[in-house]
Amino acid sequence: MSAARTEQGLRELLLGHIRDVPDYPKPGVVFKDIAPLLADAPAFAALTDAFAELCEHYAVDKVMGLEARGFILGAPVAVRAGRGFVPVRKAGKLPGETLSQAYDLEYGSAEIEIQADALAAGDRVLVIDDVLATGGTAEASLELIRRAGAEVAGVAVLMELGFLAGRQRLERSLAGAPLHALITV
Ligand SMILES: O=P(O)(O)OC[C@H]1O[C@H](OP(=O)(O)OP(=O)(O)O)[C@H](O)[C@@H]1O
Ligand SMILES: Nc1ncnc2[nH]cnc12
Repeated sequence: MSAARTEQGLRELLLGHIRDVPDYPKPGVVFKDIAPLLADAPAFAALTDAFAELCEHYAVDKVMGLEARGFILGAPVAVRAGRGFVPVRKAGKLPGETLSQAYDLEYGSAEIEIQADALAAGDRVLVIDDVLATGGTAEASLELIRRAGAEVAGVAVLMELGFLAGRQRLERSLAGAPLHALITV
């Protein structure tokens, strides 16, 4: 993080640009909408910089973004950090041989995939997403990294929904790798 911005200052900047949308996409879910943050250049740049610093700190080879919001955040981080980007897509969207993993969501279930040759053996991979909720998506992505013969460098999310206990769910799959959340609610 740049010396000019404290961790608390960064948190406040980011939190001030995330909107709560009650009962979306299902009754009872409070959706964390990052659109205002994406539309604000200083806030988006501060987020990108904070994640890019993690790439240096953890000697990351590849940035992995989880469809769809993880693409929006992960791709500029990869460019900023000078690393390659690997998209994790919902099933059925990637050509060629793929590795697939099914998982449960806060509001449904899904299956994600990477291309079988997306990662080289030993690549250190940082997973980036907007929200960690139940941890199902992140857990499935860690499984894909290991099945591809690569290493988990860590998981970085903008916002962790602490009450859904994703961190606890991920503990075993992280196997000591860090989980960074810029904001926890
Ligand atoms: O921790 P979990 O319970 O797995 O939930 C977190 C995931 O849910 C959301 O994605 P979603 O599948 O809604 O897709 P989207 O980004 O395409 O809207 C979010 O962007 C994370 O990827
Ligand atoms: N409450 C929520 N807001 C935004 N994205 C989510 N992904 C899973 N739960 C979510």
